[in-house]
Amino acid sequence: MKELKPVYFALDFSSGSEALAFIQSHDLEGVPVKVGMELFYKEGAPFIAELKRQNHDIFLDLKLYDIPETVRRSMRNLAALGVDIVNVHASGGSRMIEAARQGLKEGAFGEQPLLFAVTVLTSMDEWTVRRELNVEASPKEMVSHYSRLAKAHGADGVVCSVHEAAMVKKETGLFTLTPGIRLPGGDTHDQKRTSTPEEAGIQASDAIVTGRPIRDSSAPADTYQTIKGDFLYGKQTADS
Ligand SMILES: O=C(O)c1cc(=O)[nH]c(=O)n1[C@@H]1O[C@H](COP(=O)(O)O)[C@@H](O)[C@H]1O
Repeated sequence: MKELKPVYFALDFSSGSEALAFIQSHDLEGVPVKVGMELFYKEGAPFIAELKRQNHDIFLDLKLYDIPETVRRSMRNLAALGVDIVNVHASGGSRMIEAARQGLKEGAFGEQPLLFAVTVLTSMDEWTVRRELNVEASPKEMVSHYSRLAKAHGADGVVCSVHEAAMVKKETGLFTLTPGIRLPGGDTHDQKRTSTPEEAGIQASDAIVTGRPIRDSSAPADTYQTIKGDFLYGKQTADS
């Protein structure tokens, strides 16, 4: 099984050359990275190959959500890229999650990528869920429900906020990957269910994803190391 790394740096840049130049000029060579829709839609598979050549672990975050057959066939292609993690929206349902798993099996040359199910986006709060989406459950109840669904249908882990990570771990034992990470007092931007890296470690998060706090920092390498250090310290505190 592929291994999960503690911190994934979200490469939310407008081009591959900008992302690679940033990595090189800020001593971030080889750090685990997350490639999202913005970069993948522009640069595609060659950019993934270049990151692999530069020894980055890669979380390819395309959050698939479609009918099962389309997801199966798409996952077959993503698995062939040799990335380490891929994801789908848990709200696509049981057949879609199973189809994603099947596609990964069919497409992977060696080990399959880990399959994560996105539960409730960290940019959503209770108001968004209840009022805009007209869902009766709270975000926490939705995460609990989606995590059980993900577990029952073959996902390796879930993407959720730090606020739900300990619950998910207890209820399902799945890997938890938590975005919405901010250093104390940091700008939260469009994120709603945020947390510090230390709290993520304390709350049974297995890995964190962070982008703008590093990308927009005046000292990105130092910020990356601080976030990673705080996260690992939180984990240690929880274990002791
Ligand atoms: O799947 C994700 O990675 C994801 C899920 C989620 O619920 N919230 C979330 O922010 N993300 C991603 O995590 C990254 C967070 O970026 P920052 O808010 O800049 O740290 C972005 O690239 C998002 O696409």
